[in-house]
Amino acid sequence: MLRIAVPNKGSLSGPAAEMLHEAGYRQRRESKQLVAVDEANEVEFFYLRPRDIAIYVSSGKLDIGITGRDLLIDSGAGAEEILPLGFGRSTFRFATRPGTATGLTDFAGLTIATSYEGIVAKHFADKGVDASVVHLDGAVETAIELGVAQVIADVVETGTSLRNAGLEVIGEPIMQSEAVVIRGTGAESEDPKVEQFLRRLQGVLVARTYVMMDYDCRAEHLEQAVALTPGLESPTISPLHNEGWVAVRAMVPAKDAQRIMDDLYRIGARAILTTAIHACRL
Ligand SMILES: Nc1ncnc2c1ncn2[C@@H]1O[C@H](COP(=O)(O)OP(=O)(O)OP(=O)(O)O)[C@@H](O)[C@H]1O
Ligand SMILES: O=P(O)(O)OC[C@H]1O[C@H](OP(=O)(O)OP(=O)(O)O)[C@H](O)[C@@H]1O
Ligand SMILES: [Mg+2]
Repeated sequence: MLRIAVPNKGSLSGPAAEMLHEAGYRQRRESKQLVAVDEANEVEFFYLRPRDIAIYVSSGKLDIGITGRDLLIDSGAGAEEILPLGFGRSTFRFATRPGTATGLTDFAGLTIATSYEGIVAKHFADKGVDASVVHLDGAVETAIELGVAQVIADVVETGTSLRNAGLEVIGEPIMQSEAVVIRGTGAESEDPKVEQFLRRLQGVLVARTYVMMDYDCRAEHLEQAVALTPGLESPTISPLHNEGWVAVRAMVPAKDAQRIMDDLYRIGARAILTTAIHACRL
């Protein structure tokens, strides 16, 4: 059985379960359940705190896990990212009250509050900054108002929490994060069970980002049309009963579909259809 760690709570938990469900895996029935076995797919899911997942995976007791890139780096555990998953996106940034500091060079002698001490310590070591760090479990924005710190380093998604606390970001983002699949450093790189799991998740990612496009066009416009819809490898071209016409089928990025349909129409393509892709293996 493949043993996989999945976030049990927080921002990553819902989207991770949804992606696994879309990939055909049976998920837990209720949020208190800590282990779920999918016999048919020979996978055992362990629902763990996202912050702990890299530690379990690096120990080798679990084969792979889903966690945030920032949490993986913060843990300092011996695990590596093998597939980005496109959800749970955030940036990790410093913030202060306006006027406190304009960049890292002003941090000497200040205290920085964060729940991600590992990331901050590594960043300070890389940049040669000498400032003290205080660890807080959450709601770090309040640390400034209560005088525990003058600067915070935290996850920023929409920026609402910072605005509400009267804080502004300073300096460049320390990192960009998203949910990722991780495995232990030095784990066997071509485990067929892991490869199959990754192919399923990649299938979900493709199904989420591409649509299938079908249309008819005159043979003399085919080269122009194919330039607009090159597909992933190459489009399928079939003859039509009407002489001089062909049918074309290709995958296109969902975000570009409407523009491509306009462009195809302009060069004379007709009966242009897009359909959702439910699952795929590339
Ligand atoms: N708005 C957000 N707040 C916190 N983490 C977020 C947000 N958006 C994405 N993430 C990502 O989620 C992961 C943090 O998840 P975690 O469950 O530890 O904290 P959380 O979502 O704030 O939940 P809680 O505070 O209830 O423990 C990180 O990888 C982080 O980058
Ligand atoms: O940019 P935003 O969209 O506002 O999101 C970022 C905020 O969300 C998280 O806090 P959460 O609500 O999880 O509380 P916590 O700090 O106690 O973890 C995070 O720690 C930031 O405070
Ligand atoms: Mg939180």
